[in-house]
Amino acid sequence: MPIKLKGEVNPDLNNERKKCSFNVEEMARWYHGGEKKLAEKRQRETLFLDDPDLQDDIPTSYMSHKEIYEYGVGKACKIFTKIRALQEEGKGGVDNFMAILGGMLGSGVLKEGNPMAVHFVMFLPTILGQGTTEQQVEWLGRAWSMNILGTYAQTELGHGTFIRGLETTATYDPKTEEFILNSPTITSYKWWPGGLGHTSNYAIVVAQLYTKGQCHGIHPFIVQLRDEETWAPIKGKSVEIGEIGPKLGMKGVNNGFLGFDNVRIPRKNMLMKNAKVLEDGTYIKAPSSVLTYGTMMFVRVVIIRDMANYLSKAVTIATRYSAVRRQSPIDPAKPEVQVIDHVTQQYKVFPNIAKVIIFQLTADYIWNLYNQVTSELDKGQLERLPELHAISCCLKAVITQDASNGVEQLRMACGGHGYMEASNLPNTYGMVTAACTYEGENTILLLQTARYLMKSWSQALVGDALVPTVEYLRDAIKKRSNKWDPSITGIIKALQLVAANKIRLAYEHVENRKKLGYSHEDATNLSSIELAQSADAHCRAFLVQSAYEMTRDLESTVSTSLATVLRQFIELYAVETCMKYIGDLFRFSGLTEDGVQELQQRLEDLLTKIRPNAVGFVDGFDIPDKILSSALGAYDGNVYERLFLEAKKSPLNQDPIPKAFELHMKPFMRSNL
Ligand SMILES: CCCCCCCC/C=C\CCCCCCCCCCC/C=C/C(=O)SCCNC(=O)CCNC(=O)[C@H](O)C(C)(C)COP(=O)(O)OP(=O)(O)OC[C@H]1O[C@@H](n2cnc3c(N)ncnc32)[C@H](O)[C@@H]1OP(=O)(O)O
Ligand SMILES: Cc1cc2nc3c(=O)[nH]c(=O)nc-3n(C[C@H](O)[C@H](O)[C@H](O)COP(=O)(O)OP(=O)(O)OC[C@H]3O[C@@H](n4cnc5c(N)ncnc54)[C@H](O)[C@@H]3O)c2cc1C
Repeated sequence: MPIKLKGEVNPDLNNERKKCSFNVEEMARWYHGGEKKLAEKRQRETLFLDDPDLQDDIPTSYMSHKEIYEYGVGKACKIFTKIRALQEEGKGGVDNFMAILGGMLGSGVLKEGNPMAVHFVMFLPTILGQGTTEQQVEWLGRAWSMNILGTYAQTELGHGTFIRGLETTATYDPKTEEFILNSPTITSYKWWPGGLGHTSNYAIVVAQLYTKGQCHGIHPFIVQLRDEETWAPIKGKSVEIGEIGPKLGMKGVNNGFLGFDNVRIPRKNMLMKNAKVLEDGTYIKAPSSVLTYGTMMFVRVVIIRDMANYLSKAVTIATRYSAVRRQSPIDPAKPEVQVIDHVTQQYKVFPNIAKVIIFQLTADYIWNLYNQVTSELDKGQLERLPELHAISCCLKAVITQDASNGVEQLRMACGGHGYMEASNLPNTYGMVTAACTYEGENTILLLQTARYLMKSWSQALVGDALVPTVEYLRDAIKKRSNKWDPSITGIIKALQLVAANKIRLAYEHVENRKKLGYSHEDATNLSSIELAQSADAHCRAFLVQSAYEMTRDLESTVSTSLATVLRQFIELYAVETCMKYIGDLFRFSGLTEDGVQELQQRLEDLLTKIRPNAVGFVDGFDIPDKILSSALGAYDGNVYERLFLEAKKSPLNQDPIPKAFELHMKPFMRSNL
């Protein structure tokens, strides 16, 4: 019997949708920031997803490495042609770029990643954030129109985290008013930049600046890599360039390597908004050396929404599949149930739905804070930079880690079929787990936050004023333990108490070690497990608190039926966080065994309450099938038909007798007859 799509929605999914107690369209409006934004999102999606030129004729899974790249570049050019047209119509806002570059619309039209993404995510923002007005005039127009394509070349084969240890040099020659770029060792080769391999002809290169025989640390330079006409690497052998080879995911991103042999660039190519080199080689310091790190902060901030997007896709796939999949009766006398009725399945899936909401709210919070602080920086006010750095570092670390764990958990929640590329969960995992490493490896970022928390704790100890994100430390100094209060505000206080005590202990252990004669750095390294954990605890308390505060007036903005379900998810997030940190809550918050049993009961009650709304809720994320790209997660729930149709695409299925039979199996199988 030939397998065809039925054209009908799976009856189990139909029933789920009938059970939903709120209006899904209202949820979509709330989640996407209002009616106007939702309409724009849908128009944009139709424009890209219905374009015949942007359809996937062959699944990329069956393509070679080279084909994936060539196909990706072709698609990227088509995508940006459309973006250009939108801009010309005056419809080219930043939202278009956010959508097309990230894990929602972008991943729908280009699953293996976009080899031109770093051009927009880092090359352009670096020129904007670190170039002078003249440099912006010189570069931004051509870069914005994509007449040149750039990347961000910071990481080297030997150094990614410790960027003060980068080895690429840019030595100023006052005679010619040029910088000479060199890669003195194998470890100094740039390694990793997205699109560097074959897709960019310019790069922001981060290199150690030498002038008048002195090193002034790392600075950004615009360097041409390839001829604009021929695309040949410039000046024969002086630039060595290529791509680094296959990776776990992001297979189409064309990450590259790059080495310099006495490559000369004009003085004006050093980005000089902050630090400067004058014609005679005189170096003028930046108001703060960390301003060079600004692009990384920008990307850490935008990654948060990207993670919410990827997780929303994974959880939509797993929720719909869990409603369609029937396996094992609960009552042996009755038929097999939908797997979503097994409570352990609910526990795998629903907390991940909750995380999407929390991450989305956090993305709004951090984006607003980022914009406020950067507008202050433009006025020379640097006071709030450390707080933004501290909170964006831990949010990036915790949210990428949770999203990555979440996608993997959801893949497993789909059983064997989740392991198929046709589920789109393996590819999604490849994209998400990369974010745990890029833009600052997660442990390193937690330690950056911890560094700030140690300072904040010492300020709290002497009664100094504290910024809002660490204000809770003041109360914790006065009160080291609490009476357990199970309300949401009580949970927030308890999580803050856990964070404050972990910060206190880490601080005390660093100080004790110093008293034993260790240097500050050694004492910090010896205490670094506790330091990283204190940053994690701080972040988790922050996530619950900010979600609670950002939804304080929920009832006045949405219907009671929607507010009720949203509150259930926020409460589930808070309760699940408590269950994960139960040991810490016992240690520091006055939680008792009775309290734990109450939390367990509450968790189970919440799963039961959420159960009838789960499918409706993920429908409210409003993700088109073409973006989900999943046989398991399509809106109609025709899972088995889609899995079959995908399997039929395998090149091995195009011929009933494989070549390998004549070539290898037949001679082998008959050789011992
Ligand atoms: C016009 C354009 C419009 C287009 C619109 C585009 C919109 C696109 C939007 C969305 C798109 C969707 C999202 C897509 C996202 C996916 C894209 C994928 C691309 C990924 C590409 C990946 C790129 C990379 O990975 S680039 C390389 C990143 N590398 C790192 O992150 C390295 C990590 N290491 C470090 O950051 C540092 O070395 C360090 C911080 C760990 C240590 O530095 P060090 O100098 O040694 O510092 P330390 O001594 O510890 O501290 C010194 C003081 O500096 C403070 N500090 C450190 N960093 C910062 C900072 N960034 N900002 C502020 N302050 C900082 C630190 O706290 C210390 O302060 P203190 O007071 O002395 O304690
Ligand atoms: C998909 C992808 C895309 C990327 N794109 C770009 C790009 O466009 N441009 C670019 O410049 N770079 C890019 N990178 C590089 C990326 O930024 C680095 O890989 C990242 O910053 C981590 O650095 P590393 O690889 O040197 O890891 P390492 O620092 O070598 O980390 C290895 C281990 O050492 C630990 N470690 C290191 N230092 C410390 C410390 N001080 N304390 C405690 N533990 C420590 C880490 O926690 C980790 O466990 C990309 C990477 C990936 C995976």
